[in-house]
Amino acid sequence: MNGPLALEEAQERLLALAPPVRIEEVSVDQAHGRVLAVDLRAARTQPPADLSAMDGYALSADADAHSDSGSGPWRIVGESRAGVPFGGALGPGEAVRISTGAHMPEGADRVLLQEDASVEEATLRAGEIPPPGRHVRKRGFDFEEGAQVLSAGSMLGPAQIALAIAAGHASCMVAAVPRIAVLDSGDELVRDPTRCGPGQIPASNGPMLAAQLAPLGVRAARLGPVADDMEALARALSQAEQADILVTSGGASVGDHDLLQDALKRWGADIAFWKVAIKPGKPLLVATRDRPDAPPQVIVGLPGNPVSSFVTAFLFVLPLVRAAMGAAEPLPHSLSVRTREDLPPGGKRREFLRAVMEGQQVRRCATQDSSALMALAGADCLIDRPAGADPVEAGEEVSVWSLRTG
Ligand SMILES: Nc1nc2c(c(=O)[nH]1)N[C@H]1C(S)=C(S)[C@@H](COP(=O)(O)OP(=O)(O)OC[C@H]3O[C@@H](n4cnc5c(N)ncnc54)[C@H](O)[C@@H]3O)O[C@H]1N2
Ligand code: MOO
Repeated sequence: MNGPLALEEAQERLLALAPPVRIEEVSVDQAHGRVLAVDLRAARTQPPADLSAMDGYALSADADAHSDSGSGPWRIVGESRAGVPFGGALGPGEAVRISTGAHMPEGADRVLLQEDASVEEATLRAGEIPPPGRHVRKRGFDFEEGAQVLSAGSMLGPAQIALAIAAGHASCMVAAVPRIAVLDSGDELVRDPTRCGPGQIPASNGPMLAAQLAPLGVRAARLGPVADDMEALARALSQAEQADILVTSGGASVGDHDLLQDALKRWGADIAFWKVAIKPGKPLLVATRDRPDAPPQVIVGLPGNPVSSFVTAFLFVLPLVRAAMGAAEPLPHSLSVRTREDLPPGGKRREFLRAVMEGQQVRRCATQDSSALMALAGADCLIDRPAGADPVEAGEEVSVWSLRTG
């Protein structure tokens, strides 16, 4: 038997198995969290004309020549409002009242802030004359029609949605969200948390995993909890036929009742690898299953301990789903952050400590047991402690993975 894989190798091998991207058209305002499947080019120019960036007065381009001792006067000949441009052109010594976002009138090349202006009837004066171009947003400075504004593989967050809409698109081509089934197993598990008999516990992993997937737009089919029983597992697996990705939780270890691997093999799955040198999460299992008229299913078997399930979903399942959605960068990013306290040397496995950001520093949670949900729920990041790492003193930097972004 080969030893556990290193995290990066396991992630690379899993991502290489990602189901192929399917493309669909969605309305941009429904595309939050989706990944763009093709480059997006601007269908319009933004801004569509030279616009004022401030409320004030648009001055004629001859403002310098025209002014006597730097103060005007200019004759106010009209108004340009956002959406209602001034109809004419400015002649020498003329100005128009202008609001933020309004078209610069023809013949105007700068804006005098209203705070710097003095107005008497229709006559405008200023202490200082603004230089040409001041407070003017040039036509097309953000993007020109035809320019590529977003590239394939970009995740569409709020800013990208605003950009796509501003670029004149009502719909866009994105990767379809993969179909995902979540199956948790264990004789002790009950679905209704208010009805636990002796020896039973609520099946919390299924809802937890579904919630981890939800921000990616995934509505996971819940197939558990299922008893540690070959027939029950076979029945549940038969309901996962349509899933592009099957996520299981529990039964991945070596106990007498850990039947998952055998059940998967009987279902027709080929085990790609089992065990990764991380804590929590060592018994992670990855398999594939061929289907006659569809791409192979990818199966990720997560360890049943709730924290192990959570951390391995973060490190493996979410990246796999992002890869299946065509994301250019499916893996999570780490940051360097100073630790608030001393940390002991790294152990045999690379460890992901549940931790909390306190200001600019990070503090690990007191309980690191892989079943401890209180610590997990209080954590907002994971400290990455490499195997065999040197001890770290308070104030030194450690690598941290934020859980806020999923
Ligand atoms: N002799 C060994 N024992 C164990 C090893 C090992 O290498 N040798 N590995 C340990 C590690 S590490 C982990 S992690 C666990 C993983 O085991 P399983 O994937 O087989 O998980 P289960 O035994 O089914 O459950 C473990 C634990 O988690 C609870 N659980 C399971 N599913 C759920 C759920 N859906 N909701 C809430 N809680 C759940 C379950 O009741 C158990 O307490 O194995 C170690 N053992
Ligand atoms: O790997 Mo287990 O997940 O350490 O508890």
